[in-house]
Amino acid sequence: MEPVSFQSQLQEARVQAADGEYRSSLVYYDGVLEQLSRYTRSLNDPYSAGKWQEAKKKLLAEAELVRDLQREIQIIAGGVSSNARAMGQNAHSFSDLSSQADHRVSQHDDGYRQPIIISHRSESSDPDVWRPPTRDGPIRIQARAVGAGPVRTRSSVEERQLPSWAQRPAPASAAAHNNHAHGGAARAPSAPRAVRPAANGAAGQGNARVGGGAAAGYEKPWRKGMVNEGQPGGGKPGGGGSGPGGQAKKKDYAGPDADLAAQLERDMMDGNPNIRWTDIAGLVEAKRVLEEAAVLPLIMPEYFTGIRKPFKGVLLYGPPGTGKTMLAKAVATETACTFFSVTSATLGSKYRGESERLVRCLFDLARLHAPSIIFIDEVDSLCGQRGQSGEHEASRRVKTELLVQVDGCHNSATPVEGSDEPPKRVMVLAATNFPWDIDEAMRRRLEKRIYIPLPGAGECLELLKLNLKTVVLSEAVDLDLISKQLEGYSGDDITNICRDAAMNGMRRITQGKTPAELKRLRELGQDMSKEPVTLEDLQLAMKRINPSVSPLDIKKHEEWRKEFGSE
Ligand SMILES: Nc1ncnc2c1ncn2[C@@H]1O[C@H](COP(=O)(O)OP(=O)(O)OP(=O)(O)O)[C@@H](O)[C@H]1O
Repeated sequence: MEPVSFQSQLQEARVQAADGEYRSSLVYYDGVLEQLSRYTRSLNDPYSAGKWQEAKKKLLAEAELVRDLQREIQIIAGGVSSNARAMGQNAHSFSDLSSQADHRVSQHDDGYRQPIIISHRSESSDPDVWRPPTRDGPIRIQARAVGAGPVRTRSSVEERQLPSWAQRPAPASAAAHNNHAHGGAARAPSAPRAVRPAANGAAGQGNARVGGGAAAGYEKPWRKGMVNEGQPGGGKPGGGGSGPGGQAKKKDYAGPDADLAAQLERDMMDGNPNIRWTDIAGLVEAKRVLEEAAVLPLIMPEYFTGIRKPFKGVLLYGPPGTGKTMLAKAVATETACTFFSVTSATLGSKYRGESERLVRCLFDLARLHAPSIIFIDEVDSLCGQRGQSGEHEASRRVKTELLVQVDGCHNSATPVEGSDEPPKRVMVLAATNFPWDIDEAMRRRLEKRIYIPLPGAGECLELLKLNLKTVVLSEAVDLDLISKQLEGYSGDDITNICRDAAMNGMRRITQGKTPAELKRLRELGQDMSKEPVTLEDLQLAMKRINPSVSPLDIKKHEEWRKEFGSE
């Protein structure tokens, strides 16, 4: 690795810091420092190594300065936020206060505006001074789409603390933006609290699944009453579903991108994915780890504080078709969370040119509908290795935004001291078939990394039973025997085999018949669905469908698991 390869990242870190984008800046600094450490370790010449160590120390100090500024802003924001809450009782209407409001607008270079209105009734209102929180001054912060107002410039205190390269007038209010865009505490809940159908167990289009089945046996006592039970008449949160009391309330997005948010709600949000643990065959160990890493922190948040703080993110990796998406959906169902599903395809094609803004809007929405799960499928294609030649500037920015948002939602999930407001729990679950392609910075944030392997013999049997539970099997079919011949097949392959075998009965009956003859058969009451699935049907399907995963692929996964797995 050449030192020049991280020079551009360092430059970006400094530019971001100079613009007041401290969080983004720190992501770059962390990346540079990690690369620098590796580079220094690879040097055999002690003189060169020493020189690079010196450079690293200087950079560490630089990054620490930025971190201090970020911390300071968080503290100020936390104080402002609790003041805002304290003032909730004497809530003044927007129009009452607007005459005394500072309109501070944060603006990204992509035009994403986040106006933050800070209203105060006493003291002078110098827009250039970042007001410290006061216990008694009525302060109200509300994220609303309003026109641009005076821009906040960096305070002299911040200015003095910056290194020389960063001392230049900052553009729009970066600090205020940071607190908005990255889930900072300064963002008082402006949207009305709505009844979440899912959280109240009333969402769903009716849970028509046949319960139990082969995969049953993973029911936890504490789960009862938590799960979306799929009562009819429900709907998606935000889509006007009804709660237990029959109330239909919609959560209002109050950010700057209402149209985008509405589109995202439509395309990516699922109030009730309606997949239960019992719908997933086997994967007992993965379910256990997920329960500990993702389900329990949402159920008993008070326990998961301090050293037991929940993981920033969870990665499910393994060969294709092994049930990673199903597991993510099951976590959302079991915890009654709103489920957001993102892939690089949705980001890349539908919203071309808007991806960075979309990521921000998505996380805002997830906080609005908290508790939520953001599922990033094919995370490798969104967060591939950075700094690779040919990497597009736009995708680099999306990656950085994702990293910033993952950090941000982890912070906003931590209860604010002295606050009685529940934290906005947003959990990031990601999945990939190519874990080795994931950018290091993202890998570090996906602290729990769970391997989802191909099914073993016992799991193949469960999958067969699960898939064939609605068809008639001929007496000669020995599923136990068949499951032993399914080594190397993925869960998806086995589902395909069962589907193919289940169609064979119909093929037998319809073979060689004209449409008129088939119509006649129907009129005579021939029910093809009663035609039993035979041993031959299953064997024929196995001959037709080959395993979709190569042994080489499995080997690569196992090697990566040894090096980076964390279960
Ligand atoms: N353990 C399982 N239990 C039940 N069905 C399974 C299981 N594993 C896979 N399947 C079947 O395979 C299909 C695909 O599963 P899923 O989409 O969760 O896999 P995936 O690992 O996310 O795949 P990809 O990596 O290709 O996105 C499911 O719809 C289901 O029919």
